[in-house]
Amino acid sequence: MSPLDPQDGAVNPITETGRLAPKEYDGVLLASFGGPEGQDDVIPFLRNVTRGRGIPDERLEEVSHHYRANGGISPINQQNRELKAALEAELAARGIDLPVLWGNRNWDPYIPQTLQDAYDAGHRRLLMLTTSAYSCYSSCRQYREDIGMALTETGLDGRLEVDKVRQYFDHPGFVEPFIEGTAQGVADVRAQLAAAGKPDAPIHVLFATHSIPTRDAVAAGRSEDEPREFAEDSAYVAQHLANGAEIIRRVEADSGLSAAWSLVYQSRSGAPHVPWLEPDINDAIEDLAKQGVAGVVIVPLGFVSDHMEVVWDLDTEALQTCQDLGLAATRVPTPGTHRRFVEGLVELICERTVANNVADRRAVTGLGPWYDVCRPGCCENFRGEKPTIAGADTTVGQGHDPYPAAGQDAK
Ligand SMILES: CC1=C(CCC(=O)O)c2cc3nc(cc4[nH]c(cc5[nH]c(cc1n2)c(C)c5CCC(=O)O)c(CCC(=O)O)c4C)C(CCC(=O)O)=C3C
Ligand SMILES: [Fe+2]
Repeated sequence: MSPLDPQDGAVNPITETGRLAPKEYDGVLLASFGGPEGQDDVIPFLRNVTRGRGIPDERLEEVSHHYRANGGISPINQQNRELKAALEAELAARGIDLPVLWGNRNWDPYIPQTLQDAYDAGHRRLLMLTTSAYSCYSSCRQYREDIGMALTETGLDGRLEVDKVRQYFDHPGFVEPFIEGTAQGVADVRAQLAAAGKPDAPIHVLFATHSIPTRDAVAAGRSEDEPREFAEDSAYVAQHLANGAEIIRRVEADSGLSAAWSLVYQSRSGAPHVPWLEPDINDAIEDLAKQGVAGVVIVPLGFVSDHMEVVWDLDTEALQTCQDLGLAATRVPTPGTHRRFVEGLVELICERTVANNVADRRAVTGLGPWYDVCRPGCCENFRGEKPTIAGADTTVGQGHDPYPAAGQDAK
């Protein structure tokens, strides 16, 4: 009996490969972070992001400067509208009849409203795709909680089923745009140095991602029932390191250009005594300059689109650090609506659907393909348990059955 046979409801459909049997969905939910769209939105948005932590508005005003400087507008919502349109076009081109609905954690359209509207329009089983590729609390479990809480709060638990696409950090659709961008970035920095009369000066590729508390880094992607060992004791770090190594390998193989590289972190927040992942990108750039590196290629490996964390923390701050130190530099694009990325997301949807099913779960690193269903303890929330979907420790949304029978009708 094949665990992938949708009729095979008697067998736990999760294999050792972490695959869940395909199901019939009636919509795709594009879930994202959300961002403000005007000066009046900034503080209400930041209150949403920091909800439950009692941070006074005066403190929120201090962290709002990058939004304020951009007219109170985050680029992320427009980027998600464009991604939604690109997904709809790619689904239509393949003859796949799945509408794409959009909901955010922190701004309108909010996830609970999107789920209520979906239910009212007749949807009963959605497949969620998030704008976060790696394993960590904010990119994995927090989305599972967003849905868990929304189903509870709307009373739709047991009436609307929502599953989640696997973390896709090492899907070729996510990685290939970075390979292309890194190759161009290396060539660009080499050209800048050649024009400055330093054609052979050393350059360095900095893969940048969001810093997170080290406690969250250790819990990221954890599997209590089948513990795995990861580089730096963290699936979050290991996933980025594996991608970085693969990107460099491909750039060298394709172009013959070679470069030293490292993984660095950005956008740290929170109390100074709490340890977060290091080094900060700006400290790393200073160290590289001291070591005689003449140019850096900044690759925003942790991010899906050129949102505020990219355009502010990298383009405004890190590129300024490079300029202050006299380093040649460039920042590589994020996948955004790159054709390969959009195709890859549709392929990830097709891994999970009966119609147009894709059996091959592609992954370019040895760490993946990641689990369709999070293992117990994955990306633990140290701030207190909340209802979740799409995990072996699921508490709502799938009839309280952690391993829903394949082909089961939730209607
Ligand atoms: C891992 C990760 C990603 C990448 C994965 C993913 O993409 O999901 C990410 C993305 C994003 N983070 C974003 C914005 C913010 N993140 C904050 C705060 C935090 N992020 C954290 C982690 C992450 N964050 C953490 C551990 C905190 C502190 C604790 C907390 O607050 O949970 C704060 C609060 C203020 C501050 O502390 O600076 C803001 C405003 C935006 C929107 C950008 C825009 O508007 O264009 C996006 C895409
Ligand atoms: Fe997780």
